[in-house]
Amino acid sequence: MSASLTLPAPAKLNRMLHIVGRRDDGYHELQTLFQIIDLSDSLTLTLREDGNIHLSTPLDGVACEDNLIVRAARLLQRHANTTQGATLAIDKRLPMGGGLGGGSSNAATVLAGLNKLWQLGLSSEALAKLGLELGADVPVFIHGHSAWAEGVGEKLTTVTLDTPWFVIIHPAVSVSTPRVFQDPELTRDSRPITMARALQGGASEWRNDCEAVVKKRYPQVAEALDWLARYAPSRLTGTGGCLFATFESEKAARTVAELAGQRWPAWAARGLNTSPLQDALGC
Ligand SMILES: C[C@](O)(CO)[C@H](O)COP(=O)(O)OP(=O)(O)OC[C@H]1O[C@@H](n2ccc(N)nc2=O)[C@H](O)[C@@H]1O
Ligand SMILES: Nc1ncnc2c1ncn2[C@@H]1O[C@H](COP(=O)(O)OP(=O)(O)OP(=O)(O)O)[C@@H](O)[C@H]1O
Repeated sequence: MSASLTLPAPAKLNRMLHIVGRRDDGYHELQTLFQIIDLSDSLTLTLREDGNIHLSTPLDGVACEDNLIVRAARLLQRHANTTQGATLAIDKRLPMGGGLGGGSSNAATVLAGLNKLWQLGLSSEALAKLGLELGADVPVFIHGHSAWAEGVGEKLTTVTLDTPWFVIIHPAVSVSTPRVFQDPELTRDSRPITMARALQGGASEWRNDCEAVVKKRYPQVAEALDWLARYAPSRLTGTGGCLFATFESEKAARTVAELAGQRWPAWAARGLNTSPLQDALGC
């Protein structure tokens, strides 16, 4: 076993997202189609014998103890009751708080990577359950495949989706996930549908129930969405503020990403069905 692992932590898109209810604890019941894309942070995990968890690349605006990378490592260390430690380093490329799930993905990569480095032998189910304590999107990144999700996003069924090219824009505004979910104008009563129905309907029928409220509260998101929708069908991912448009060809996506890049941070990325994390871990 090598004493160091370098692993990707990819982003996700919510190809559709319906809010079908609200639980007693305030969390919302969702129905969503998750797709992982080939846009990733990169994490390097190095074994330490002294038991310390050390983040060598702090993120601007996030205290180390709050960083999901450190929290995931400590949670696993406690859960497995191990005396092994790790030095953690991240090359951060995904925008934070944009609905691309970067923080949850970082946590999932740390859980899966340290499970291997520390030779703990925990199952994916155990890691996903542990990860859910850190964020609603951690389980799908552990699962590592396109998925239909229910509950708060943790009840996952593997699906195979089309793998188009996307243009992703991050409007220059930070959208607060709790604020969106607390908004009095958010609709929470979409009729539950079956997975088969969601898949049959296809992209032309998909929508994100957070989009209307986010557009209203964050005019910068509305402006970027109107701009992007001139080129291709476009939607909000998660609670935003990132937006994505769907293209059949890489060339068209790269052309629009370059144009968008003159106004906002923007990327062209391909939809995947298997996570590069699973490929890297060889499972
Ligand atoms: C909306 C999604 O982006 C869909 O992928 C995610 O479910 C959000 O996941 P996340 O950012 O990891 O969210 P968390 O850190 O778990 O929750 C942030 C806050 O959002 C609200 N929240 C989140 C998820 C959910 N299903 N219902 C909620 O009401 C809760 O107030 C929670 O305190
Ligand atoms: N390693 C991390 N990477 C990104 N954000 C982190 C990290 N650790 C803590 N955070 C905090 O978590 C917040 C949400 O981060 P994240 O990038 O997961 O949001 P998101 O893309 O909106 O995710 P979601 O789609 O799950 O709502 C950030 O604003 C930041 O303060």
